[in-house]
Amino acid sequence: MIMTTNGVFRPEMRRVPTGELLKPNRKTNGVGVQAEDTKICVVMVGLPARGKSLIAQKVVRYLHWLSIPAKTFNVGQYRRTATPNPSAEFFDTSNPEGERLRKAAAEAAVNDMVKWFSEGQGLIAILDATNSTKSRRRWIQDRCQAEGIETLFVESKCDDEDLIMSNIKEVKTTSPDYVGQDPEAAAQDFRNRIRNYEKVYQTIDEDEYDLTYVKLINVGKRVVINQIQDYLQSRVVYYLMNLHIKPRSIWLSRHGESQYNLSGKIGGDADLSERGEAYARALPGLVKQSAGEGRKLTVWTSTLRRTIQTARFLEFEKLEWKALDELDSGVCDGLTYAEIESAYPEDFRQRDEDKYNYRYLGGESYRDVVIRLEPIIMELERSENILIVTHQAILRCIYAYFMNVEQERSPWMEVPLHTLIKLTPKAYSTQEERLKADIPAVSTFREKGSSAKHQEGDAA
Ligand SMILES: O=P(O)(O)OC[C@H]1O[C@@](CO)(OP(=O)(O)O)[C@@H](O)[C@@H]1O
Repeated sequence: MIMTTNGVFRPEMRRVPTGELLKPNRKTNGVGVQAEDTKICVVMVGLPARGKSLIAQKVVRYLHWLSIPAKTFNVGQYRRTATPNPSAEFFDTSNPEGERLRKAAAEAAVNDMVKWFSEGQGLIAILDATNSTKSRRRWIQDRCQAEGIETLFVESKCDDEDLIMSNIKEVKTTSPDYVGQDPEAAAQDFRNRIRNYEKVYQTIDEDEYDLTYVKLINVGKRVVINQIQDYLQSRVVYYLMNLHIKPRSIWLSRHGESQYNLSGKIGGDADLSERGEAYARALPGLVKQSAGEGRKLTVWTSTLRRTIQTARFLEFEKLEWKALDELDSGVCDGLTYAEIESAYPEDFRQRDEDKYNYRYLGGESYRDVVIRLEPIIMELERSENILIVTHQAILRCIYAYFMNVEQERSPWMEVPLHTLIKLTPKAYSTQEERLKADIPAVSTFREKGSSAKHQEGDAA
């Protein structure tokens, strides 16, 4: 099956009804995506400088965000431990000693991966290496099959010279193999290494029809999919189909201070306060300062009044998403934290104990929010410059995805009002800048373990 990434599976702009999320014990553990004994090895395939490590790292980050345990096994790291300073001949495929050492590194990585699975530590492993010959791929397939591990081969094929060159420059000259070396000499050495791999490289083709694979050609311009086996594999494939590497930024802002924020109430659909209104007026200027003159971007808001009012002076295309509405606090909607602590002391304590998993009576948990935000993340991956005006809990979850923040910490992150956050994805990390508007606002942040009853005054 051949698909282009255009127009395939547009995510729905609908919120998952709370009823569908409720479970009797009001706690969800794991996203329950697949039988627990599933083991998938995602096998990267491709010449050096085709973005394999970047793809691997993004897939792991995405899976972690969804609470799916995953880990990358990078064969290069095993090779570097055994051969820290490879000579120019090391990568010459006609050199049997180099070939033997490279195979030994692959074996060590696969052995560790098998051990990791057998200890029940994870669902998805990523084997990050060139795996550029049919015989190497067959060896991995047979080895995995013998261990009861499914394989999903992911080939990144790229003949766009500009993309390859920028990858060589940006990523590889910062590789541990080239620490302290002249960047020009390092790039030259790396190009020679690629030439050696090119001599033996075999793209995945029809005679490997029994393999489960996805071929990403020129970073998703064209995608070829073969023999996808199950739901989890198809989710990984769908994620891969949405990736692009065009330079772009994502801006995040909470709505301006609301009337509810002023009185310390949570949830609701209140209007902006006077200071919140001032932030809405200041936001176009802040965005111009951060994005530069004439940058085209799209604004996403929730369907709640406070985000729509905050975005209304921005002269960009706007889209309202139900999925960006604030975490549903159920029976606590419209109460202050102090009122919740008095009316539902046990719930208040439980939320502090495990804020990520705690589900409000008749409402949602942070874990529920992550599930309903998945289409947003997919759409963000497909898009270019986006400004999201949303809520405290939602912003924490989106931020956690880009910045790889672990679950225990993400619901406790401080995200102040009247602050514009700019995130710029780079090859191996996301760059962050914050711009604070000079407009005071209350703090809606409550520290773990602090009694809300003594905090009442702080909110106003
Ligand atoms: O998970 P916690 O830390 O309670 O933060 C979420 C809360 O933040 C608030 C403000 O306190 O969001 P919002 O930015 O939409 O006003 C509440 O409406 C919401 O329940």
